[in-house]
Amino acid sequence: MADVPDITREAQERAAPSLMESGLKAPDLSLEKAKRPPRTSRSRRQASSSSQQRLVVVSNRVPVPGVGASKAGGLTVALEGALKRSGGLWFGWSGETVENPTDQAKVVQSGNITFAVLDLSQRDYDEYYAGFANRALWPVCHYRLDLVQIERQELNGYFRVNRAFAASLAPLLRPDDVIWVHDYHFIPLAAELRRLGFKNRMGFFLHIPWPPSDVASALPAYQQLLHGFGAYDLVGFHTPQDAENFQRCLVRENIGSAIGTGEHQINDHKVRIGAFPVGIDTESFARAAASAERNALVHRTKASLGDRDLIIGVDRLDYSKGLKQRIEAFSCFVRSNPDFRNRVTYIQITPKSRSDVPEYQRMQREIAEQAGWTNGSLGEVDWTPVRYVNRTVGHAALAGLYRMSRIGLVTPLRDGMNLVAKEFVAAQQPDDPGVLILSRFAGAAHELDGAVLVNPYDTEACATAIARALRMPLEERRERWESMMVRLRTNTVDAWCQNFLNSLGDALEPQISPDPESNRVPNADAAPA
Ligand SMILES: O=P(O)(O)OC[C@H]1O[C@H](O[C@H]2O[C@H](CO)[C@@H](O)[C@H](O)[C@H]2O)[C@H](O)[C@@H](O)[C@@H]1O
Ligand SMILES: O=c1ccn([C@@H]2O[C@H](COP(=O)(O)OP(=O)(O)O)[C@@H](O)[C@H]2O)c(=O)[nH]1
Repeated sequence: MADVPDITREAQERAAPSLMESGLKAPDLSLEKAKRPPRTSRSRRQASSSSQQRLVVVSNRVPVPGVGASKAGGLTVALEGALKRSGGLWFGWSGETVENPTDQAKVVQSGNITFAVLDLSQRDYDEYYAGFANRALWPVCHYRLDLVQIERQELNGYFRVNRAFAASLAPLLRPDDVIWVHDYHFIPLAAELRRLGFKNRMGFFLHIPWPPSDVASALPAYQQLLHGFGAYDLVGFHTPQDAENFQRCLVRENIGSAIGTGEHQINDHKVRIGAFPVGIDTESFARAAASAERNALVHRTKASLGDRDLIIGVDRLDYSKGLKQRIEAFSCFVRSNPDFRNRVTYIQITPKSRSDVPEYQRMQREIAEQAGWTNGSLGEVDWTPVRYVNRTVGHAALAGLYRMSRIGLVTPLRDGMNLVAKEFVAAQQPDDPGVLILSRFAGAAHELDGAVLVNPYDTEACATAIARALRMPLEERRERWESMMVRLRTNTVDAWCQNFLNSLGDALEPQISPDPESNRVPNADAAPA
């Protein structure tokens, strides 16, 4: 990332249109303002300059245009969809590690979005991203206590990076900005901003599951993290089950108590908690799929299949995605349904992910071996049953590949939402749709009731589901597809964004005391170095 200017407030104001100027409905703060209690002198000072709200999105992964290869991942796909409409500031990690990172964000303007990103030092990357975020928070939230690594240094690094990101974001913020923080990398960010005196509305959305308290309490600094949520005005999850698990954790740890209509009192602050299932840009995905026959990769793939049916899986190479169990289920299906030998091909598109994390490295080897072994034992000279590919495929080609598939195989062991499931459905041909086989442990299963729901741990049941899907009559396929499309057309990515921001707008005036010293998260000083 060379030659990008540092941000100035003036440039930022010129560049980023406000929420109000955009087509996306902003939280109705004007109405709320009339009901609010009188402001303190400090908050009046902060809120004086602008009556327009700008959306500020914070996430670890930021798809800065023109920088590096695009990383596959649902968070950036969803947020790109959301921010495209409203415009605003998108702040986070540049994706780069450098020797001496500066604390001033580098800025890239693209259309109505201002991207402001920070590099990480190798140590920060190791401790905060590859360490605490992806070796403690990720496995715990995906119910994998067997994979949790607890290192005090990584925990410290996590809080240190959060504090540093808050300090770098501070000079970019305007008094009336609506700040929307995303995902497990940045749970303590609002507490750090409050400590610096910011009174803006702040919402948090968790893209991954939140487990029941017996599992969640395996997190190091568990109580400290729960207190950190108390600095937000709204905390959102993909499913009611995740939101409920979280509320129970608060109550069980005596950190938050329900005060009615989805609000909890955490410390001296009222926090709204709710479920906001993320959606996709359904119509544009369907359009892309309809015109994808012209795509060269789609064209070549179709030709290479001959008259075989296609089963498709698309996942980052992550242990949460259930790839080992899925290949095993496919293998079981072929063995128990010999009439389908050489009549079906399973393509598994699996970009590598988090390759610096040991659990991911191990899995890369294991899955590659398993795919090779399956082909060796099941395949024929003229038939490769599993095509296992570690490449990122762009959305245009993916849409076409989904559309030509008889089955979308989406069988994570645990997943916050899983956008691939939704994309597969949106891409289908209305008069001859394929079948979605979906894990009951994906957030998407709460919405997509027309899928064939499976328990991904049950190999034989998954194999039976594959055979059933391949034999499913057209009428049943259509019925299932139509019921899912109704949902996908209503709950789009725009609707998700709007619902969250409206709810954040409705949340009560932040109850944080004007004295930053008294906004401390209990024990917050214990962790950061
Ligand atoms: O940024 P990475 O470490 O490369 O990982 C990619 C993203 O993975 C996770 O995505 C989640 O968000 C999706 C959209 O809400 C959801 O459908 C999926 O179930 C989640 O796993 C992670 O939460 C993101 O922060 C990462 O960027
Ligand atoms: O080769 C690939 C693999 C995945 N994706 C996209 O990455 C996202 C994955 O999101 P999902 O919610 O399914 O899972 P996550 O990776 O975020 O856990 C989806 O939009 C996929 O279309 C992609 O564009 N190319």
